[in-house]
Amino acid sequence: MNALTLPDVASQNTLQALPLEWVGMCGIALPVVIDGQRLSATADAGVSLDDSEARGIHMSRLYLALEVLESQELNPLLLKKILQRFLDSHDDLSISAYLRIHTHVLLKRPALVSPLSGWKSYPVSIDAAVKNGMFHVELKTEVIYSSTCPCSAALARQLIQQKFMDDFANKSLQHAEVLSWLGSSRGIVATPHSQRSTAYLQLRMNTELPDIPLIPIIDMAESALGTAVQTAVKRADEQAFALANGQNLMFCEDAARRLNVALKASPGVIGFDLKVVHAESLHSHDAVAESRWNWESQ
Ligand SMILES: Nc1nc2c(ncn2[C@@H]2O[C@H](COP(=O)(O)OP(=O)(O)OP(=O)(O)O)[C@@H](O)[C@H]2O)c(=O)[nH]1
Repeated sequence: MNALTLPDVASQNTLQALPLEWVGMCGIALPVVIDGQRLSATADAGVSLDDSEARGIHMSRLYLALEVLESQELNPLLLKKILQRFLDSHDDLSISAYLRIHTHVLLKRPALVSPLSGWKSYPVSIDAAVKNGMFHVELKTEVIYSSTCPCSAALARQLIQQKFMDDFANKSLQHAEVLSWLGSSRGIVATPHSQRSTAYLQLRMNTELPDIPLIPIIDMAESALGTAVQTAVKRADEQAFALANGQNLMFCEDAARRLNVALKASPGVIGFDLKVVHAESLHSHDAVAESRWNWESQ
């Protein structure tokens, strides 16, 4: 049998000499390890094709460089090593390298009062690049919370005051009667509207950190908002949640400002672009606010 050499089209010259900004593969299925958990993920791996004459890059070399992700904790050093391997294996072709990893982290969350707990899933993307000789790592995640409109709350309180004036006009106040009135929908005639809301966080991370502090950042964002959505709830938990909402009345601007202050104080965060979306129940459109710090698009 003749031993044939396999044709290698990628190593040929192209007919249209032109460099390309990004060439690679999107949606590669693989496991990654974050905070000790092995998670199902997809990766987008690419390099720039700076040699304008070269027909193509070597996809398999990028693919194989991802193998370490299945056994080693995903941290800035590991990402840097993988990107360096992308570049080393495309020595004569590429000067920039890119790796995006998309996954979901599951965190067990306790109820506010009862001993119950349940799981919450947070979408996470980690975006690493070597561009112009600089190494960057960005973290994207989303936090879902409840926001009760402060204006609606004030308007509802005014209606309750008005009802109180009407019901108790020219009457001496009896403790038991007022208590019963306060506990009835006859007295508390109005309630404010609230909405399920989402904070989209895009953070530039310090690349010298030993780990990406994903869970501390999610915890910090939820604590700054004060009304993260719950998992398993009994009535006692729901009552505590009603109190948390009442104590954390929020326009979208308030939520964006709270997150801005908290993220600036978060170790490892060196810049961010955040957006909060309040899916209004007053309207069929959303209320949205954005805030940035040390941010310019790469
Ligand atoms: N560059 C490129 N390769 C593609 C594309 N679609 C599929 N491939 C295939 O990806 C496979 C892997 O390419 P290489 O990494 O260059 O494979 P190889 O030449 O066997 O590996 P090396 O010896 O390391 O270069 C080849 O069979 C390509 O045909 C594409 O759009 N662009």
